[in-house]
Amino acid sequence: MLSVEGLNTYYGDSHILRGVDVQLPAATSVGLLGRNGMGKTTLIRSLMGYVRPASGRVQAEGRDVTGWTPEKMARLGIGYVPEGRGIFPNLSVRENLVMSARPGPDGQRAWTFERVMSTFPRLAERLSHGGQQLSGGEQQMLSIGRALMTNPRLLILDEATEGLAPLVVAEIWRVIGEIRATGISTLIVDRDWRKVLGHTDQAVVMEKGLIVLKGQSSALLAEPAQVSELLGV
Ligand SMILES: Nc1ncnc2c1ncn2[C@@H]1O[C@H](COP(=O)(O)OP(=O)(O)OP(=O)(O)O)[C@@H](O)[C@H]1O
Repeated sequence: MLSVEGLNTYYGDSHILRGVDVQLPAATSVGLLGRNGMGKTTLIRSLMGYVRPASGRVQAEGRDVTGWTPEKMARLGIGYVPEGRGIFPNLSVRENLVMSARPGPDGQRAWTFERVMSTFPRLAERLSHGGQQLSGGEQQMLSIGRALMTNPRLLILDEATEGLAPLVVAEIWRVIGEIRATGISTLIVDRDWRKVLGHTDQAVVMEKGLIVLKGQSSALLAEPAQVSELLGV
C-alpha cells in the first residue's frame, strides 16, 4: 500500500537517507532493523511527512504522495506510534482515545473504543487517569490504542517496547501479533531483532542510510548470521 523510491533526506548538511527503496505491501508486516543512528526513524519521519526528503518518491496505492503533511498521510490510513510515545499528557485516557476516533479510509470502524478497551484491559481500569499519571507501559499502550482508534491500514511502530519491563514488553508483542492477525499492515522498528523477525513477513536492514539487506523474515531468522553481523550482535 505504501512504497518509497530513491529517498534522500538531509538534516542540514548531513546526508542521512541515501537513496532508500522500501515496499510496504497491503496486509503485510515489515520489520525495519539497523543499529542506532542508521536512519530508521528518519525514514519513518520522511515517509510520514514530518521531514521533507530532498529527492525520491513516496507512493500510496499508486498515488504520488511525496511531500504530503502528516495529517494527510494519517487520513490515508497510516497510524504512527512514534518513539517516545505520542499522547496528550494533560488529557485523560478516555479523552486521548476518543479524540483520535475516526473511520478508516474505506469508512470501516473495526476499532471502536470498546475493542481498544478489551485489547488493553489495563487502560480500561484507568480511563479517568491523566496521560502523565500512567506508567511507561500504559503510556505506550495508550499510544497504540490512539493509533488503532484511527482505523489504520498501516500501523508504524517505532521502538514500541523501549525501556519497558519484560512483562509489559510481552504484552505489547502480544498486541502486535493480534493487530497483525487482523490484516493491518505493520512497519516495526525494535531492538529485539528476533522478535521483529518473528512478528513480520518481510524485513529490511539499514546501514548508514541505505537498505543493505532485504528478505523474508522466516528465512532471515533461520539463517541469522547476516542479520546479526549487520546489527553487531
Ligand atoms: N533532528 C535531527 N537533526 C540532525 N541530525 C539528526 C536529527 N535526527 C537524527 N539525526 C541524525 O541522523 C542519523 C539517523 O538518525 P535516526 O534517528 O534516523 O536513526 P535510527 O536508525 O532511528 O537510530 P535510533 O535507534 O538511535 O533512533 C543519526 O546520525 C542522528 O544523529
